[in-house]
Amino acid sequence: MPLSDLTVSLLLAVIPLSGVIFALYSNYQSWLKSPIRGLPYPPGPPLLLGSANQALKSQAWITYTEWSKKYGDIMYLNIYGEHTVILSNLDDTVELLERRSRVYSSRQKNPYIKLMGWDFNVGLIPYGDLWRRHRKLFQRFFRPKASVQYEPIQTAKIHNLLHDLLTTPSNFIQHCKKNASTMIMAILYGHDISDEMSTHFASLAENSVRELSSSIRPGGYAVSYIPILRHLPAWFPGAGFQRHAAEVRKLTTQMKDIPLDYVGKGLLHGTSSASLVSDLLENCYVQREYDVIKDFAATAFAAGADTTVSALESFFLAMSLFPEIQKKAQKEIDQVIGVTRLPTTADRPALPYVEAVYRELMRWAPVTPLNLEHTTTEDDIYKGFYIPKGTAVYANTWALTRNEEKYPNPELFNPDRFFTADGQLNNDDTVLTFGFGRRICPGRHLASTTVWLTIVSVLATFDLKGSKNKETVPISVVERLADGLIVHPLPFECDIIPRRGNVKTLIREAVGNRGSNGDAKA
Ligand code: HEM
Repeated sequence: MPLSDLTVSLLLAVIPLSGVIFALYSNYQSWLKSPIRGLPYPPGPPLLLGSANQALKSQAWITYTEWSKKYGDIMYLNIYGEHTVILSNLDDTVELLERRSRVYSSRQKNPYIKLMGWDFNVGLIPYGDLWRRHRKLFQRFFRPKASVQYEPIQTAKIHNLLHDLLTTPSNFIQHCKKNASTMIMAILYGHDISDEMSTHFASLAENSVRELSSSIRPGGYAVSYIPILRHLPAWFPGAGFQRHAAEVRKLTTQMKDIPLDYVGKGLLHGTSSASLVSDLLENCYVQREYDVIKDFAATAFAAGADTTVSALESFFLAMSLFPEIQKKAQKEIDQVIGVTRLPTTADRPALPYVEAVYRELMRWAPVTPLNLEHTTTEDDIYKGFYIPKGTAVYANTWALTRNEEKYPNPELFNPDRFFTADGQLNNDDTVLTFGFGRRICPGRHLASTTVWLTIVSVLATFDLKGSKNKETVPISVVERLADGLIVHPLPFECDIIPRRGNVKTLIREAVGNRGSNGDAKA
């Protein structure tokens, strides 16, 4: 018998509401049992769904930054019954996420992540043995010493980027995407993965990551907070999330399977090139290990490609908005490197201003402005506030990078803020957008080299100019960023012009003299 509209409406209202009431009741019960229940939660907007909803609209990190001015640097929100704390000050963030990392390093058990097939990703696995096993692989392959071995691949892919910029400059966003995806694919799966396959894989990952991002943000889908909803059948009114999850699951499965099957077949036929994954597969004899390798590689791609693209896009935006900074960096590059060769990673220590441009880029347009949440695994007391076990703690990287005392006039792209009065690089070299504590990004050394080498290589060879009509007055970067877990600049124009007559020759020689894995051709 079909359900009447009224029954359906009542069910739709009652099921989530009872879930919220149950969550609030459980919170209350655990608070009653807690020995520290006399203590207050940190201050925050009143406990009501409306306040959460308001914050969770587009660019929540900006709302949170505004609210922190009213409620303080440690702010409490209750979102669908989930304890949430937003940190807006670096000292508190370091104290909680780093010094107390034993307690502040888990992730929420979000049933929707599993429904979407994303539970393989180390970045989303709660603290424990499984997370440790996966994380160890990242430490092994992406610690500083290990990351150095990928420099030839990074250099070769950046030379390809320069070549693409030379050939079709107006497609620079596409070229950034291709650069990041082909680079990480070559590192993971080998240089015989074609650009077409990398691009196909990148678009699978991009779509899947986008869906993931919009689903796991605070206040995303109700099922993330009310686990019982995951049992609703897809046909049930209001259970559209089941269909959405099934679609995302298809993407994540392909993203994991396609490249690994390709490398596996290559190994069987003896056609596979050396790569991180092929090395691992050669010593893999049981299905469980095979699955771990698959998860590891897909995670590295998903975590490493789009984040890098975001930083590269913001670099083009910053340079087109701040031409005088560009000129200053180019002057340093020309003085140190000259004009007869392309830069290399060995030049990094000799180029302090370019280093400051890199730091400022990561500050000015943080790739992940709200970081990922760190869930507490025990009750804690901080500055007289009660932070219960199970709280989702977010470092608001946007607020940290907008600290006016540390970074006066924070919307200005000003690398000079990273120099001491006597002209030396200062010690503010922690890139906040790589996260904190035990969960800090394990790919940060690789990413730092990619972004730095791209900056210096592009500035050595091209002038980047904002469109004359539209970009004359730099407006705040806030208005130039889209929403998301990983933010990208909104579309903008940038003219890319070779700086000198010999640039074409330099780039063509560099691309012609190397294989795509970075090896010099015989
Ligand atoms: C500009 C580039 C990148 C940025 C801005 C970035 C940023 C981040 C952030 C903010 C986190 C969460 C940290 C936290 O919870 O406190 C993270 C985690 C992670 N990143 Fe990156 N990332 C970048 C590149 C990469 C690359 C190239 C890889 C892989 C080679 C990678 C692999 C990971 C992994 C596996 C995690 C999860 C760590 C865990 O939960 O234990 N990332 N990244």
